[in-house]
Amino acid sequence: MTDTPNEQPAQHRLAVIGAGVMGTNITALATGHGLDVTLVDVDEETLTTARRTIRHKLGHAQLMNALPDGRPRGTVTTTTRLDGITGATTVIEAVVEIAEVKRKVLAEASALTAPGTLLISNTSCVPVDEMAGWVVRGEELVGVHFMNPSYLIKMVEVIRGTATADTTMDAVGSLLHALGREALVVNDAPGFVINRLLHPLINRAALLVQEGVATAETVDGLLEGCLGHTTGPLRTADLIGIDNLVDSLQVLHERTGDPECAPCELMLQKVADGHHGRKTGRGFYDYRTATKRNTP
Ligand SMILES: NC(=O)c1ccc[n+]([C@@H]2O[C@H](COP(=O)([O-])OP(=O)(O)OC[C@H]3O[C@@H](n4cnc5c(N)ncnc54)[C@H](O)[C@@H]3O)[C@@H](O)[C@H]2O)c1
Repeated sequence: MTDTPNEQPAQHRLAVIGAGVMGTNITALATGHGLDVTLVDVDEETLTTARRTIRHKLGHAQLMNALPDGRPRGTVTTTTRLDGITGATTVIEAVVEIAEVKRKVLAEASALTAPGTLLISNTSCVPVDEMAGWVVRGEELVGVHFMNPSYLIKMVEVIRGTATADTTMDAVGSLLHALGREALVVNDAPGFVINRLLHPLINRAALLVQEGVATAETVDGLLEGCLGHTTGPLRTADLIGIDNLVDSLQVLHERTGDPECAPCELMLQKVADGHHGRKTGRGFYDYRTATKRNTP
């Protein structure tokens, strides 16, 4: 992967598919760095909420001094039509972590875009080689695991598939440079590095709560106080979204057979109850009465 130091943001036009937790994070990061973004979702109401969320995240990024000085912000265009992506130089897929949904979206997105369009998946766990079989040009596909919040965490995990071309690695390097991100590149595997480690940890932390060994506060307090974890695994789960975690664990479990990746009953119950974490106001913690303190 090579950097292009004098890269101008205007050279990149982004399309982001999926306007949930990560679509809004990535859009805030990109527009905050001067890139224009077309944001696509199947649901108009989600897009209305997303526009508000992106403004809020940009305000938070500004407050945290996480945006480049003096660079005009990019624009955000929202649409429910997937063909809104056609003018983009890079398409970032950030839809739900369900392989069948990703398969359809990636196949359609790759058919709609011209050769030379960088195709990125922000998947948590689906192997890049598996996704390469779904698209028209597997050599232009790469995994970029943006962290949450994307505008605060500089490091990203880049996943190079077997088919990913050198030119694709150069293009993703140029984009990440324009976004002010740093990257570490890993080889392909289910969950890559971060989520092969993090997701079973969160699952095990939830299991300890399920078994009554400790409360969520105590588990997080021990991981923070003794091991230097910044937020604790269960606050992290609430930030990620427990629904997304359960889907991601299932993807991992199906592809690795690792019993540590089978989502525990407590996580499944929280999803069934609609307690998905911060995005629904309740998960392992209750955010409904502490909106300000718990933002973003
Ligand atoms: N949440 C995190 O902290 C986090 C971090 C890194 C990576 N990821 C990954 O990023 C991706 C998105 O996760 P998320 O947490 O934003 O999920 P989310 O559930 O918050 O949002 C997903 C969005 O995709 C939309 N969507 C579903 N089908 C669609 C389609 N066919 N076309 C367009 N939009 C569609 C949904 O309406 C929803 O708005 C997943 O692959 C996830 O594993 C999540």
